[in-house]
Amino acid sequence: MLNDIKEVLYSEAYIDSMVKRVGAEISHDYADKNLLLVSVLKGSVVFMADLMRAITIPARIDFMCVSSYGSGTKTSGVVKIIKDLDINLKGYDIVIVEDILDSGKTLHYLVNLLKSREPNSIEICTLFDKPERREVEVYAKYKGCDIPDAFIVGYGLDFDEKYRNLPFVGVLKPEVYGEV
Ligand SMILES: O=P(O)(O)OC[C@H]1O[C@H](OP(=O)(O)OP(=O)(O)O)[C@H](O)[C@@H]1O
Ligand SMILES: Nc1nc2[nH]cnc2c(=O)[nH]1
Ligand SMILES: [Mg+2]
Repeated sequence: MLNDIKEVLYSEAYIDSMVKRVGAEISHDYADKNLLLVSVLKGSVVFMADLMRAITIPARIDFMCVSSYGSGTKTSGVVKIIKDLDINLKGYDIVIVEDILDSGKTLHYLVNLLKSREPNSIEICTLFDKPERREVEVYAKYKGCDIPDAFIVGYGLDFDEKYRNLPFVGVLKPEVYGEV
């Protein structure tokens, strides 16, 4: 697996510092609210696990599983719901937890869907953002960092369902992307 990595872009230590900062921001802003963290699987699994432990105020959690990339590096544009939430959103202040904001299609779709369920409020928290790639408008109030236009893997992010378990984030050698 490590042989497939061309370059490490974000180290474990750097990711940890971003997660702690974002966790502190959410803890500050939601101290007197009814926080529900909604993790968008599978990509956000690692970020969610770390972020929820960096949040120091009471928080509930729930999970959705959606997919639009399949096995490649291009969005299909169609967001498929694989597992919906279990919790009724009325009365909650939702923070959607995502690993990456790219074309924006996944979060645009999810924000509209969850808004229709009438929560108190809804905001987005994403670890990575590629603003240059945006196709539909999405606003993320909480963000780890902006990144250049490259297909990244690790820390939950996959290529063809692999590399999610890398503890850092990097880019693969071009010949690996070429295989699918
Ligand atoms: O802004 P977008 O262009 O919509 O891309 C972002 C989405 O793409 C990835 O999910 P993917 O569909 O690959 O599913 P996964 O989380 O299971 O990897 C990622 O986890 C985001 O949810
Ligand atoms: N693994 C991965 N999934 C994505 N989905 C949208 N953008 C990306 C990306 O850069 N990497
Ligand atoms: Mg994916």
